[in-house]
Amino acid sequence: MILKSLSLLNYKNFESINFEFDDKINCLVGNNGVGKTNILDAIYHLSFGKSYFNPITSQNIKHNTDFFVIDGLYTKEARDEKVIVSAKRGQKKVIKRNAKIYDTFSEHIGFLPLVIISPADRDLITEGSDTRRKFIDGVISQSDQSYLKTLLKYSKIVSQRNSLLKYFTANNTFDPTTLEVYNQQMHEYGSIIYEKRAAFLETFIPIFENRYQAISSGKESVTLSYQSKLSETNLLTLLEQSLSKDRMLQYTSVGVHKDDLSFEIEGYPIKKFGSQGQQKSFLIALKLAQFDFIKKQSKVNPILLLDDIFDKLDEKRVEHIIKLVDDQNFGQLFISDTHADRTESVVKKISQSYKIIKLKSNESEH
Ligand SMILES: Nc1ncnc2c1ncn2[C@@H]1O[C@H](COP(=O)(O)OP(=O)(O)OP(=O)(O)O)[C@@H](O)[C@H]1O
Repeated sequence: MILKSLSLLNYKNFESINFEFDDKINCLVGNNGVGKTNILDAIYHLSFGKSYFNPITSQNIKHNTDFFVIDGLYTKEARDEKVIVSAKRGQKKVIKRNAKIYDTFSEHIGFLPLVIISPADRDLITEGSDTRRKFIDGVISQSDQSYLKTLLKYSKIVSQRNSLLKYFTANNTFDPTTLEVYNQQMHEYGSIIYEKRAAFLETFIPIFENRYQAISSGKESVTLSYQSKLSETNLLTLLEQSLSKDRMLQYTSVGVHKDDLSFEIEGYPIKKFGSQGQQKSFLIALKLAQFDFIKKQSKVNPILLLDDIFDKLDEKRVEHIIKLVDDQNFGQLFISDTHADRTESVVKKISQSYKIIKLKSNESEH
């Protein structure tokens, strides 16, 4: 799958701009703030219907304008595919594929497989469990549409159950029958989500460990493991056990919306005990494993976006990653960097075609 061209209208700092891309490597170079990351984000938007960096749609529209349009032309399995994402202030975002509007975004997820490696990934280590759940859910969703639908149904039930708990307190009342209906539904969807996450991680963890060993030259051992209360007790029992706590808190304190991943190095949490370099390698391994997994499931080479990669890694490690394009392993690669020379010297070393796209600060106004 190849992104042939991209047009942006009023997307973040770009007023109107068009790009033609190389089938293999594209290097977006220019000074800080010229919009390199914004271009990667626009490509991300075409795959996921949302920004990787800023989930608030209106903030992705260029200041003082009313709408944005991201228009991408792909070839996938020898067919042209035109995907357009557009948003108008105050209106629902629209995703079109070959002029047909999607009824639900979830139908589109997974159609244009993509993996992004960005400095923002550090949130996976430093932030709360929701960041890690989003990561697992994102990877599974790219190859399993029913998973995303189950997840949406589950979240809806949890928020309805939370509203009910609040209602009980506000009205000094309690109705076990209605609560039981929600418990049953949470149990039904939650169990499916738990099983799918557990099955996914069973495949994913060895891929991740291999990737880490390759990046760090096998120096230390790292582990990734799934933390879920559902591994010991079923959700219905957990909900019953936590009833008085939930009534007091007025929200649902158990379920797959509390699952987490634990990241360890030599048996200790990487957040506290990993060096910066080890944390960076851990994140890269995680993303490359995501790449391997999606490729295996979808049978196409995902697009790989490397945002500000030199900020994350030394030149040797960047070379290690970029060389992977040579293995026929990778499809199309987009790299952003402030230094054209540094990027070119790395991509020159491999035998694939490449294009250097130089961005200037006034480019966005064209
Ligand atoms: N909604 C918006 N409207 C106008 N400009 C925006 C909007 N959102 C972001 N920007 C601008 O986009 C620019 C940042 O672009 P981007 O992050 O892509 O830069 P970059 O080239 O990747 O920079 P760096 O090398 O520092 O990472 C900033 O100048 C910011 O003000």
